[in-house]
Amino acid sequence: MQVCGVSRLFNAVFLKAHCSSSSGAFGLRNPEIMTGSTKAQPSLLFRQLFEKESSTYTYLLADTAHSDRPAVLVDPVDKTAERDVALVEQLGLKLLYVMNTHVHADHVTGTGLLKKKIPGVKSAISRASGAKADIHLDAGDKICFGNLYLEVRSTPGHTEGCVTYVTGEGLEQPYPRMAFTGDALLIRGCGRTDFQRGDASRLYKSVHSQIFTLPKETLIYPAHDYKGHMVSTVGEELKFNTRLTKDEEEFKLIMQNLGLPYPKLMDVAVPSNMLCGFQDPV
Ligand SMILES: N[C@@H](CCC(=O)N[C@@H](CSS)C(=O)NCC(=O)O)C(=O)O
Repeated sequence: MQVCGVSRLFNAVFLKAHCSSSSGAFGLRNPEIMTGSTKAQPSLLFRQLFEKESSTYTYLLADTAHSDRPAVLVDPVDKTAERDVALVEQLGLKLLYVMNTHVHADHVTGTGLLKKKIPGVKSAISRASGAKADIHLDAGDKICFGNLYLEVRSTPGHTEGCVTYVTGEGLEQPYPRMAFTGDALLIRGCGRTDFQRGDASRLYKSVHSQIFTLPKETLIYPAHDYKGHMVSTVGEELKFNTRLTKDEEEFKLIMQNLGLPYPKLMDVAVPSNMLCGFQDPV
């Protein structure tokens, strides 16, 4: 399924865009077309946001080259939904989709609150998650916002329905590509596999086939970090991930012996997140 049409061609001014690090935005793949003197808006607006109680990252992406400034939000948390709504308003964005990488067990999604506060916003989650949502996604689907898009990659193993969202491929898409890995791949680690139909062998295969095959410079943005990391790359994780650099048998042993307590909010979060935006906010 293609959730909306994929990109039209950019105009000549935009093709001369160059990177602007201060805005946190990314430029274009081909350096030859980044050398023009014309200053133009880089297309992608990107914000990494943090919720400290569950150490969750939420990501806001928008196409500012498009007149509507369409945006998507990945993995919002209920506790920070007000902040996210305010940011969307302040930046003059039109939020189209609230995308969840999976049914989280440690926090309640902000999807319900966002749908209430911003009419017209649609919730999205994988079909394999079994959760309720406006849009059910399958591997290979593209979610478009303006001329930019996210591609859906199926990365089960932490939960049955985990997906990774990867920014598009092509000259008009952000470079390097960015992968929003949810809990499948964390920086130097990975999501646990001891509940919600978790499966270490599946997770190992998912990460190796769907994430580690992306170009080495691809940026990794996880749903959580507990040590203060914010971003990594495929190349870095291929070298330094403490679990996924092992062979599959050793990986399975590591995962069997993590000894982590269950998330404190699990009994509230899982049933609530299975409704993914259709629950009455608590
Ligand atoms: N202490 C937290 C939960 C911490 C936790 O279990 N995190 C999960 C992701 S959220 S389900 C995980 O997979 N961690 C992997 C790891 O190696 O830490 C709480 O009580 O909420």
